[in-house]
Amino acid sequence: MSYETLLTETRGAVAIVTLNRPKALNALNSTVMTELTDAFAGFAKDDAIGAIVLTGSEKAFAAGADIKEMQSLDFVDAYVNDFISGWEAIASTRKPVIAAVSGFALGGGCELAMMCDFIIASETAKFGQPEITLGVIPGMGGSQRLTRAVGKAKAMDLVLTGRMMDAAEAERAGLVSRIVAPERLIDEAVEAAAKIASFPRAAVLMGKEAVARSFETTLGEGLRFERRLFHSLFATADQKEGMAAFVEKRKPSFSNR
Ligand SMILES: CC(C)(O)CC(=O)SCCNC(=O)CCNC(=O)[C@H](O)C(C)(C)COP(=O)(O)OP(=O)(O)OC[C@H]1O[C@@H](n2cnc3c(N)ncnc32)[C@H](O)[C@@H]1OP(=O)(O)O
Repeated sequence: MSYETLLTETRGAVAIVTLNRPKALNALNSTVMTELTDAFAGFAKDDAIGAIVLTGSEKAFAAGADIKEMQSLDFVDAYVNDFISGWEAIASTRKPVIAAVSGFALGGGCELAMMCDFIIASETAKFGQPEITLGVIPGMGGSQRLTRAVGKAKAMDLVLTGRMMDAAEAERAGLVSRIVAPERLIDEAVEAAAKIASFPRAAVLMGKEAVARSFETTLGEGLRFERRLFHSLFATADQKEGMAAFVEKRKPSFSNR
């Protein structure tokens, strides 16, 4: 499949999706949204794919929603058409998605990275929610996901001042899972994705679903949800194989059943 604003490739069981609007620092317009959700839907359906890496360029993961596209929007159009709500499809992807972030991840770019399951950042990454400088606030989840990731104090700081934080600050704050040298970024993300894809598919999806649920429910409900998913995995052939392989001191051979 070929796209105007994306490049896609596969490496074994890993799909790599690269935002590709270099002249606009990968600003997220409606074409990017349509193409990205389409690409993700395709990889979600593809049994050969176990995990997805989403990345941008060395200079920018994405510098936010396309300001030139948004500039003339009025309230009625934004509200009636539920402007930018379509991006939530990315957050609903059931297969694991790793954001590999280099350079700017601002506004919608930071929000898109936070829709992924975790973020691997290059040393050059810069995160921020500068919407306030444009007279608006985050609209793709920044006020909610950023706050859950880094806590109220830093989220307020970033959303209200519009300042950027570098990769080291983002890692200290818990937004980023690891930092790597720029030239290692894609390989590191693909290696992590390949490892995830090598594990039993049902357990991987349930692990993702269980962690994601912790953001939406009470501790009690979350613990019960986790336990039920855990119980259900004892109905899988891969649980039998994984535990037998451990006891027999050999490598497991998973069948995704
Ligand atoms: C989703 C919501 C609801 O949360 C809202 C948003 O996301 S609002 C957007 C938030 N993002 C920003 O405010 C960042 C805007 N960009 C910048 O501040 C700067 O471009 C920069 C600091 C990221 C990089 O600066 P610099 O290296 O000096 O490059 P520029 O010359 O500024 O940019 C190059 C080129 O890209 C265009 N560009 C950059 N960002 C956007 C954007 N968000 N939308 C549209 N176009 C963007 C910029 O206009 C330049 O293109 P030309 O004008 O030269 O054609």
